[in-house]
Amino acid sequence: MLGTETTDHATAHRAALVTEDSAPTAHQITIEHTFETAHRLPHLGGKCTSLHGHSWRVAVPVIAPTLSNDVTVVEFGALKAGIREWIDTYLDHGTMLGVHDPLAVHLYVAKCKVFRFGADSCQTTVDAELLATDLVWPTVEAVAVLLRRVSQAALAALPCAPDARVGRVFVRETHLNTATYGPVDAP
Ligand SMILES: Nc1nc2c(c(=O)[nH]1)N=C([C@H](O)[C@H](O)COP(=O)(O)OP(=O)(O)OP(=O)(O)O)CN2
Repeated sequence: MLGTETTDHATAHRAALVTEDSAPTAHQITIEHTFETAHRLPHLGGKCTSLHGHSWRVAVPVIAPTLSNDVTVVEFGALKAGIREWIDTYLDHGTMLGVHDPLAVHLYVAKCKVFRFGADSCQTTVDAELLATDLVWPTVEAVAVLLRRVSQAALAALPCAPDARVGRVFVRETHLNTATYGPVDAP
């Protein structure tokens, strides 16, 4: 009978919806933050040589195959607090420079906040800068790598779902220029 077939079809459809996919699945949550920071990239030449500022935006996804006992990947507020504190302390309303940029000394004298990329451990290096030792200039790509490291450290300090990891971190420098950095298998 037509009515019975329709009912059977609907039941099968509902069952398929609640059955686990055969493809691997995962949970993903994302937090975002913005910061106002200047940089310059003299090695690229042209207008990038001039000190200029951007309203940067970062999006940090965290992926986990299963949820924690409190049915979260990680608590949003705690994750945001950790990442925001680092960004607001070291980057917001500051300037990102390459370690050999002669501009740095003038900014220090003027009591400006400076974060140097490419700084290795020496007396003038602050611990936070060691996260960017291998990143010689503050390109958007380098900022994405740095902020993924910051996010990994923030996540590691929090209770979270088993095997939770930071996915591809997204950084926006301008409305037209963005970069992502993270595992190739992450969306
Ligand atoms: N791969 C990268 N290329 C460039 C970077 C970078 O970080 N990674 N950075 C710059 C400059 O910092 C600059 O701020 C952006 O340059 P550009 O897009 O050329 O300049 P505009 O925003 O003014 O672009 P319009 O589209 O003309 O408005 C350069 N390259």
